[in-house]
Amino acid sequence: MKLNEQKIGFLGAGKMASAIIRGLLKSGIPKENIFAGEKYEPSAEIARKDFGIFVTADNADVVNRADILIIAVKPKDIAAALSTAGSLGKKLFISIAAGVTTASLEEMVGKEARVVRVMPNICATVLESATGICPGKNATKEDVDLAKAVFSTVGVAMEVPEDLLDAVTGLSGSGPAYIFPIIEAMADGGVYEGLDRKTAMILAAQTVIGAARMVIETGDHPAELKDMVCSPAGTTIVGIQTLEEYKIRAAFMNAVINGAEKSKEIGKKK
Ligand SMILES: NC(=O)C1=CN([C@@H]2O[C@H](COP(=O)(O)OP(=O)(O)OC[C@H]3O[C@@H](n4cnc5c(N)ncnc54)[C@H](OP(=O)(O)O)[C@@H]3O)[C@@H](O)[C@H]2O)C=CC1
Ligand SMILES: O=C(O)[C@@H]1CCC=N1
Repeated sequence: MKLNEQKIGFLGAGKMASAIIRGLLKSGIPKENIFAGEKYEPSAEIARKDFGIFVTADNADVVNRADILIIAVKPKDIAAALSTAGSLGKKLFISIAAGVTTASLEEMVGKEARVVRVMPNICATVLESATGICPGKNATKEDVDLAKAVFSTVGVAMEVPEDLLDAVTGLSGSGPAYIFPIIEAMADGGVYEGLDRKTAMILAAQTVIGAARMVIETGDHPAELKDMVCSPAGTTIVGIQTLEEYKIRAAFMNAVINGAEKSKEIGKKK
């Protein structure tokens, strides 16, 4: 089944839905095949204006039209959104909600429902999401392929077992929020040393892009890449020593672990 033959509906047209809609449109999915249910009228109006798609406060209308329904409301709002969605029918349900398991989604949408749980990230906005995907018990290989096709329009998408989706959430789902303050703080250091803010910000952000691409494109271990930058008695090893003093590795590991634990906790709530 081809993605461009599917009618794709969104419940919620907030930050993540908008990012995914942008990716779908950029990849050539016709705007007539995409629509959204959004109860907050200012967000609905932005989506209409930005994407030229049909957006309504009537979730049942969206559900009626959709072959694929992407649940893009906050975890706490899913039950309420589905309760206004009318007859859910037989379609593929894709949820991007943090923590919410395929089993509890199946409880909400129907025991036989085809459900795929996905964890993208906000970098979908610039088509650079890192996305984890796992099928519910009734989802077919074709359903997983469709979900992969959707999320490949906004970055890299890979299948993981469901028991690791909380780990994906703590790592790449939340991860951009851990990197943004790093960019800001590095730029602050540059400003402290006399660079203007704009220049410092571009240098800091491009440094993060470049470092990430080195890891992906060389396939080298980050420790080896770090060693390439550290000249003996040079500037970098002094910076590394400073970071080690502040235990930044432990801080980042714990951020990911605590985010994953929170995702598990959300999953246990009914
Ligand atoms: N933000 C992120 O970086 C990521 C978020 N996620 C997941 O994506 C989902 C959406 O997050 P995000 O886009 O940030 O959230 P947003 O708040 O930006 O978007 C959700 C939108 O859904 C609307 N909404 C709430 N209830 C209903 C309803 N019953 N019917 C229709 N629309 C409704 C909200 O309106 P109102 O504001 O009025 O409630 C809001 O506009 C969450 O489940 C989150 O866990 C996953 C990965 C990354
Ligand atoms: O903070 C959250 O709950 C969501 C899920 C992953 C990123 N943002």
